[in-house]
Amino acid sequence: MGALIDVQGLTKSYGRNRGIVDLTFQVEEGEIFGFLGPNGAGKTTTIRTLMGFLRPSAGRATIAGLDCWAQSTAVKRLVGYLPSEFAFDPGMTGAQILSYLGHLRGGVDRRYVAALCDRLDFDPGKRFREYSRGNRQKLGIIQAFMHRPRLLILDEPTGGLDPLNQQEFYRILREVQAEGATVFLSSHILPEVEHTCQRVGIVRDGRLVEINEVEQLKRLRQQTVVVTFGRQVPSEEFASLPEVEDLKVERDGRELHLHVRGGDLSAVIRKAAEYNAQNLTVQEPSLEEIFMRFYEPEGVGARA
Ligand SMILES: Nc1ncnc2c1ncn2[C@@H]1O[C@H](COP(=O)(O)OP(=O)(O)OP(=O)(O)O)[C@@H](O)[C@H]1O
Repeated sequence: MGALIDVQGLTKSYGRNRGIVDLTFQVEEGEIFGFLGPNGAGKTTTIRTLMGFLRPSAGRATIAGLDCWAQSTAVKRLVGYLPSEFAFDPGMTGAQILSYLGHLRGGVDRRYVAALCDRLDFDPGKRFREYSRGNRQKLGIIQAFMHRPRLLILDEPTGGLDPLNQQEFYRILREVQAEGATVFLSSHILPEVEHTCQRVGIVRDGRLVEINEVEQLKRLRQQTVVVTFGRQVPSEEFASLPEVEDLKVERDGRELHLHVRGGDLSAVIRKAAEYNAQNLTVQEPSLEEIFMRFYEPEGVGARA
């Protein structure tokens, strides 16, 4: 299948402020593509340019061969869009909003809308002003999916959702993909894109620093592990495990702090059990921490 989204040299500056610089990438029809970057990296700017809300300063983006700026009305018809903050008339109920947007889209399958509300545990009977952030996010997701669009463009879709709703949302994503939809999803959470996407573009400081299969991103994985013991342990046995880096010994040898590369903790856990560890905590690094380690400042090339 060919590219559904084609972005060539796309640049958007806000006066002197950098927005995005010279982005080039394609999204294939039928894939779930992750767009990963920390806050301020340029994800929302890219998405708003794809949606035709912003005019590129240079370069161009097309969706299904349509220019995202010059033909934005036709582009919008193809897309289900979740903005970074979904807002609506505060006096309207969820049901009224969904019905209104459904009409604008030429009518939608009411049973599908009801099923989405049910699955995300969303009560459409309240007024928009009464909804919490999580419920506003659910409403935003439902209106993006309800007309079964060919392409979904979702700006940080899981923000504000609790873990159960997140899992249900991931299931819905996989279902629409199985039915042939394409998804462009922005996120600042590495495990989330690993879990949901086939390919990922990584954006930092407005530039694309890497675009790769999700499998290839495993090398970016690094967890911080702290293990405590009732007595001193031979730290060199942990340091010599192939996944372990940067081991530090604390509390007279009764506590070890170490980094584990590649996401497989099994060897460390086995070794910790051998010495009757009392406690083991695992911390996922933030995306900024990962980026500090793997990419040069300004994102020039990967150190791998
Ligand atoms: N309207 C604007 N005027 C001036 N600068 C802006 C504007 N919108 C965004 N920027 C700047 O463009 C850069 C990219 O912002 P953008 O919102 O696209 O990032 P993001 O990756 O979506 O971040 P977040 O996850 O925080 O939403 C930032 O440096 C931001 O300050």
